[in-house]
Amino acid sequence: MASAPFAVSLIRPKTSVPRPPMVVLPQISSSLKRRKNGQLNVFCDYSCFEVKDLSYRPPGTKINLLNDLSLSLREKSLGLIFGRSGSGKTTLLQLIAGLNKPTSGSICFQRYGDDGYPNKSPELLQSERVGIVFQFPERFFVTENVLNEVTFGWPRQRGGPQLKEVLASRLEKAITSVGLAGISLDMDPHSLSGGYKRRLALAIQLVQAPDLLLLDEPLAGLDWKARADVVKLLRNLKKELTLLVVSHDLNELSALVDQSWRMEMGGTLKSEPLPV
Ligand SMILES: Nc1ncnc2c1ncn2[C@@H]1O[C@H](COP(=O)(O)OP(=O)(O)OP(=O)(O)O)[C@@H](O)[C@H]1O
Repeated sequence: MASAPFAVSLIRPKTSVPRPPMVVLPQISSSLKRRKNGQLNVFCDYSCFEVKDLSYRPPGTKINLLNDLSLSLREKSLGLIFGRSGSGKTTLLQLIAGLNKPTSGSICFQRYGDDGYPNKSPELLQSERVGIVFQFPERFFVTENVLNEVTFGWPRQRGGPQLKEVLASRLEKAITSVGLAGISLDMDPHSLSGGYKRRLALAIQLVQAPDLLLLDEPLAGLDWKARADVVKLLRNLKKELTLLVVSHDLNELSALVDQSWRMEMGGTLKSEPLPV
């Protein structure tokens, strides 16, 4: 048995008492408008993740790695940044994840009304709302079993039953959504196949319930089967959250991409269709 936090006993569903289906109310407001032919259309507010005029110069250096770049990505869509090695793609992801501070510019969520205009002040992005899966994430696994890896950093003693239930339900959802429900949580993460290691890396982030997930080269180093599995997984994740991906694997990801940008040497970004 894993030397695990409290959540382990809660993650299996209690099947004996049938529960009514949970109703999840969308965090959006909608309005009805009548078209000329008399049909009613539903228009909804929506939210975009936005980077505005962002520049970054590492402390103690004289050259900007990123220069005045901006992007806007609608919620529940997938944006892909491509470009030459060393152009600054990973640096940008690290800033968005809150691992470094931009020299200038802002990173926020902006809500828009059905007329396409902002209808609220932008909300600065809190790092708790962002997950990041680094390139070769399996190199950062630090514990001896899958359960501990996913719940690493969770409160071990404090927290009442309510918090425990929330965490347990997040754990179950994360494990299930990446297709790890069939494996033992006692397994050593390092013994998993390449594709399953990537699934675990995704689950580690999903368990924090982020709104935005950043992925740096999610297909790198995987065989064709694992790559296809990860692409399928990303397709499903896009239904639930916003994904910003940095990758050189443009062909395999192209079917999923809603928006793309080329990062130029010198750290500038321009909106551009994928060259595939
Ligand atoms: N703290 C720092 N100080 C100085 N230079 C840095 C610092 N961090 C990164 N760099 C440089 O910034 C450039 C951009 O690096 P980055 O890893 O963001 O590029 P990338 O586009 O992600 O490349 P790749 O596709 O190879 O992963 C590189 O030349 C890197 O050496």
